[in-house]
Amino acid sequence: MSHKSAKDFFRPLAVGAPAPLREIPARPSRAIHFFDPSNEKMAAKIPDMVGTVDVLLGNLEDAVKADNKVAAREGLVRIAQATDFGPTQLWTRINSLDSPWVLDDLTTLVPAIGEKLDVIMVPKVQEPADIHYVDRILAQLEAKAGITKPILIHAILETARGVANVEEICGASPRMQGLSLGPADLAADRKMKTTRVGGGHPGYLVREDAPRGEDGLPDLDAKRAIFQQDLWHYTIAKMVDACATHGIYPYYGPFGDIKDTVACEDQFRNAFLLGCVGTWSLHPVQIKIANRVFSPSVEDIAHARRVVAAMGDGTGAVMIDGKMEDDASLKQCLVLVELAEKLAEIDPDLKATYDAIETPEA
Ligand SMILES: CC(C)(COP(=O)(O)OP(=O)(O)OC[C@H]1O[C@@H](n2cnc3c(N)ncnc32)[C@H](O)[C@@H]1OP(=O)(O)O)[C@@H](O)C(=O)NCCC(=O)NCCSC(=O)C[C@](C)(O)C(=O)O
Ligand SMILES: [Mg+2]
Repeated sequence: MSHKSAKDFFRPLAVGAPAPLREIPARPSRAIHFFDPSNEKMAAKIPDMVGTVDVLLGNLEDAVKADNKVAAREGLVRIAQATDFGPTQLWTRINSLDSPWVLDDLTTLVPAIGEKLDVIMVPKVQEPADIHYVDRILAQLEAKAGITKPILIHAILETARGVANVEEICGASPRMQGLSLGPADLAADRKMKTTRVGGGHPGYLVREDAPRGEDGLPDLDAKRAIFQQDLWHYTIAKMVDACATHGIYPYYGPFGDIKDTVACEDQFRNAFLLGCVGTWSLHPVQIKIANRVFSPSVEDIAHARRVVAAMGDGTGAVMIDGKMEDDASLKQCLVLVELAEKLAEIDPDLKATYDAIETPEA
């Protein structure tokens, strides 16, 4: 198998296309809010949502009826052309590469709104060749349309093969911005026996040991605690490692039980703690949850700043509240402090909250 040389990796794939980025900017993207541009009620709400959510995503793939595919594509063009997105990013999810719609999605969107589109989400990515295909065609379309900044690619992991190839997918192009989990298609492809869109399952659990009777046998009638487990832990952890290795960003994905805002928050927080930078919002109610969960808490920032102040040049070990802090815990604290600074730049309420935290002298 032949590979590109390192220097060729950052050359445009078409004459006249913008130069690929060497670093993927760490733009806040706590919630990627999905809307169906063919749904007039939903579409009408989008201009007013600018500034309330980090990413607005016009969805063209699943959840858009086959009869509405063209209307969704054209609706997205209209909304994008008519809206000033300010600090809010505009993304789209195109149809899958084996669908009859994807070519028209790309050849319509790039010339019409390519300058406004930050990221194109590609569903059902199986292998690096899928990314290479989109990479080349984007370069050709960008060159033809005179687009000045490269449109980035985000892959959804929603097949077993995609998960198996995750590292190669992340490294397939300098356009790769990140990955999201697609738990519904992934569950189907893996033949998991679930019927949900993300989240846990009451049957996937660990049960406390049974007390033993005098005969030494388990008491099966005893009440025992059960702990529901996270079906997505393995995949998220694998995504996080692949993304961190390649300098791109991992995201959770959809949580379909819209009314269960508590379980949604838990699932999002698990992903945040494991290293994800954001998640999807399918309904306006999920934006607030995502913004809260994917912004470091006041307690975390207060603690992190204390550690930064106590650690001086960043080496050695100190005790704070009975716990050892050293070079490595300092680095964790800096992850939180730097994230808070990035978010404060675009979120004035959050900036006020973080500014109000008393910070010890360095
Ligand atoms: C769940 C649904 C059907 C409930 O829709 P609803 O109308 O029943 O909800 P509602 O609570 O009655 O809505 C209240 C108001 O909010 C509006 N609204 C509602 N949602 C939105 C929205 N997203 N953006 C903007 N506005 C929205 C809605 O139009 C309504 O407006 P109104 O007050 O004027 O009547 C609806 O929210 C929806 O269609 N959301 C998007 C679903 C979607 O994009 N699914 C695809 C992503 S998940 C996926 O593909 C899987 C994956 C990764 O591929 C894999 O795991 O394999
Ligand atoms: Mg899917």
